[in-house]
Amino acid sequence: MSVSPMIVAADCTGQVTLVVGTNAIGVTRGRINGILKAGASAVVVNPSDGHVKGLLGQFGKHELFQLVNRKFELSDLTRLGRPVVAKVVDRVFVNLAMDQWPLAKDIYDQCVKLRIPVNTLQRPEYSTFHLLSTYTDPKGSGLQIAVTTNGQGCLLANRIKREIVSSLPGNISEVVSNMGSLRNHIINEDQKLLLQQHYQSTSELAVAENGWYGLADDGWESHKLNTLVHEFDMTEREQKLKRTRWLSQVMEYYPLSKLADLSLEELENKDIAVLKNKATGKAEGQQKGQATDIGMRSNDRDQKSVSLLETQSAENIKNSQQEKGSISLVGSGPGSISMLTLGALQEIKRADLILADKLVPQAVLDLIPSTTETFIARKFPGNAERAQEELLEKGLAGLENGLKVVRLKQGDPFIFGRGGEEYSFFTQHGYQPIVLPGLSSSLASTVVSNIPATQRDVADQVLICTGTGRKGALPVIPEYVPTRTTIFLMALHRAVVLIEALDQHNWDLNTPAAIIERASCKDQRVTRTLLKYVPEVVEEIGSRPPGLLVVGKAVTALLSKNASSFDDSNKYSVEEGYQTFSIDSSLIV
Ligand SMILES: O=C(O)CCc1c2[nH]c(c1CC(=O)O)Cc1[nH]c(c(CC(=O)O)c1CCC(=O)O)Cc1[nH]c(c(CC(=O)O)c1CCC(=O)O)Cc1[nH]c(c(CCC(=O)O)c1CC(=O)O)C2
Ligand SMILES: C[S@@+](CC[C@H](N)C(=O)[O-])C[C@H]1O[C@@H](n2cnc3c(N)ncnc32)[C@H](O)[C@@H]1O
Repeated sequence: MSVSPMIVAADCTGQVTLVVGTNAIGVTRGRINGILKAGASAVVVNPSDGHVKGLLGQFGKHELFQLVNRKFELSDLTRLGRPVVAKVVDRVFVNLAMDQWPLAKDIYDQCVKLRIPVNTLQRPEYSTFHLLSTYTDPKGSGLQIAVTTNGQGCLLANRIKREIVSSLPGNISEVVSNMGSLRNHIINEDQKLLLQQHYQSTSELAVAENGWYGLADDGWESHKLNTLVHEFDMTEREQKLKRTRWLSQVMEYYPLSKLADLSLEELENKDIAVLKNKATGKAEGQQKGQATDIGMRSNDRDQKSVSLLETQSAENIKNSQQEKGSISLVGSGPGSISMLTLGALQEIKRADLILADKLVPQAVLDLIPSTTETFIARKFPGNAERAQEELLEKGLAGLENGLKVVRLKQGDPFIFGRGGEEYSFFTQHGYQPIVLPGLSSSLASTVVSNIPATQRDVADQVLICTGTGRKGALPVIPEYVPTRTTIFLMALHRAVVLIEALDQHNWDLNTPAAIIERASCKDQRVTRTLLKYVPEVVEEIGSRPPGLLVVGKAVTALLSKNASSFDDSNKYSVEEGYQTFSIDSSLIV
C-alpha cells in the first residue's frame, strides 16, 4: 500500500519553535509569521547580520518573538524550550545556507534522537515534517485549507490551493462561522443535558468511549449519518439528539452557500426547510412561465440573502388566485446537469413553486430562477414521513392558489422516489400530475463507473432493489443469480444487515461489488471490492451520500485482471471524481 504522510492540524499554543539561520529570508519571515500566528514562540538563533535588523523591525515588538544573536549550539535544542518539557524545544526549522549542510545534518540527527519535529529548508532528507500551502480565512471563521503534493512542487500545491479556494461560495466564512456556532450551541445544550440526565442515573462516566460530548457521535460519524431512526417511537435520547442529527444532515446535503443563513429555530421547526428568495413575486417585467436569462438568475441568487422556513410570498398568491394550478413530478437525474432532460429544464424554468428532494444537488438547484419559491424536503432519518406529508400539503396549497408546482425529484420519480404515492395523492385531490422521467442513479451510476450493467457472457439481467423498506424493513431478498447485476439503493447505511441477509440466502460473497457515491458529481467516488468486504469497507471509507451498492461480475468486467483481484491483503480500490463535460450555457435559455 502506498505511504502518504499524515496531515494534522497541530495545536502549537505556548510551544517553543527554534528557527536556526535566516537563509532565504523571505521563507524565514513566512516561517516566523506562521509560528507566531499559531500561538507559539519563535526563537531565532543567528549571528548578527543584515537579516536580523529586518527581522527585529518586523517582529521585534511581538511578545512571542526572541532573537539569540550568536552561532547555534546543539545544546540549544535542550535549553531554549519550555520548563514543563525539561526545556526541550517543541519544533525546529533549519534555514541554513547549503554550505552549512554538515550542521544541518547534526541538528537533524539530534532532533530525531530527541523526537523533536524538524524541517530543513530544501533538504527533505533532513526533515521529519514539511509545511503545506495553506489558506486561512482572513475573516477568522476558523476555516483553513492546506494542500501538499508531497515533493511534487510547492508552486503546484499553491496553484491547486488557489483553485480550491476560488471554487468555494463567496460567503464561505459566514457558512463556517454560522455552522460552528449552531453546532456548539446544540452540543452545549442538548448533549450536556443528556450527559447530566444520562449519567446521573448510571455510573457510565467511566465508560471509555464517552468523551466530552458524552455520547457516541452518531451524528458526526459519516457512515452512521443515515442510521435508521424510528420516526414515531424515538427514545428520549433520539429526541434530544434530533437537532444534532439534522444539523449533520443539513451540512451533508444542503447547498453550501445557503448554510450561512440556517438558524437554530429552523433545526427545531417540524416544518419543511425552505430556500426562499426574500424578493416578493416575480422579477420586473417577467411574465409567469417566461424563461429568464440564467446569468441574471445565478447572480441574483448569490447576492440576495436567502432565508429558510418562510411561507409562499403574498405576491405569488395574489397573482394567481384566479387560475387552477398544475403539478409535474420531474426527475432531475443523478446529479450532473448534463444529465437533466430538456423537459426537466423547462419545468424548472417555468415553475412558480419548486418542492425539491434534499438529494437534488446544488448544480441543479442553481438552475432555479432566483424569484422562484423553492422548498427542500427535510427527509432526515426520523423525519421522512412527516417531511413527506408537509411537502404534499405545501404542493396542494400552491395548486389551490393556482401556481405551477414542480415536484423536483432526484433521479427518476418512479424509482424509489415515492412518485407513485405522490401521483395518487394529487390525483385524489383533483389534479392530474404530469410525470417527466429522469435518469435514475441506479443505472446512471453504473455507466459513470464503467460498469456495463449487461454484457454478453457477463450479465444478462439487471435488478434494482431497495436496501431499506418501509420503517427500515429489509426488502424481500432476491435470489442470487450469477449473471445478474443487482443495484441496491438506500442500502449503505445498513450494509451489515443487508449482506448478512444475502449470505443467508446463499449469495456468493466473493461476487464483485461497487460502492458508488455521488455518481456524476465532481466528488463522485467509486469503491470496488468483494461483497463480503462491503460492511468493513463502508465503515473504513466513511459515507459520502447519496450512495448505492452494485453487485455482480459486471463490476470488474472492464478492468484489467490485477485491478480486479481483491483479497484480505487488498480489500478494495477507490476511484475519485467524475470529469463531467461542461455544458454550453447558451443551451440553457
Ligand atoms: O445511506 C443510505 O444508504 C441511504 C439512506 C436513505 C434513506 N432514505 C433516503 C436515503 C438517501 C440519503 O438520505 O442519502 C432518502 C429518500 N428515501 C426516499 C426518498 C424519495 C422521497 O421520499 O421522495 C428519498 C429522497 C428524499 C429527498 O431527497 O428529499 C423514499 C423512500 N424511503 C424509504 C423507502 C422505502 C419504503 O418506504 O418502502 C422509499 C421509497 C418508496 C418508494 O418506493 O417510492 C424508506 C427508507 N429509506 C431509508 C430509510 C432509513 C433512513 C430514513 O429514515 O430515511 C427508510 C425508512 C423509512 O423512511 O421509514 C434510507
Ligand atoms: C430514495 S432513493 C431515490 C432514487 C432516485 N429516484 C433515482 O432514481 O436515482 C435514494 C437513493 O438513491 C441512490 N442515489 C441517488 N442519487 C445518487 C447518486 N448521485 N449516486 C449514487 N447513488 C445515488 C442512493 O442509494 C440513495 O440512497
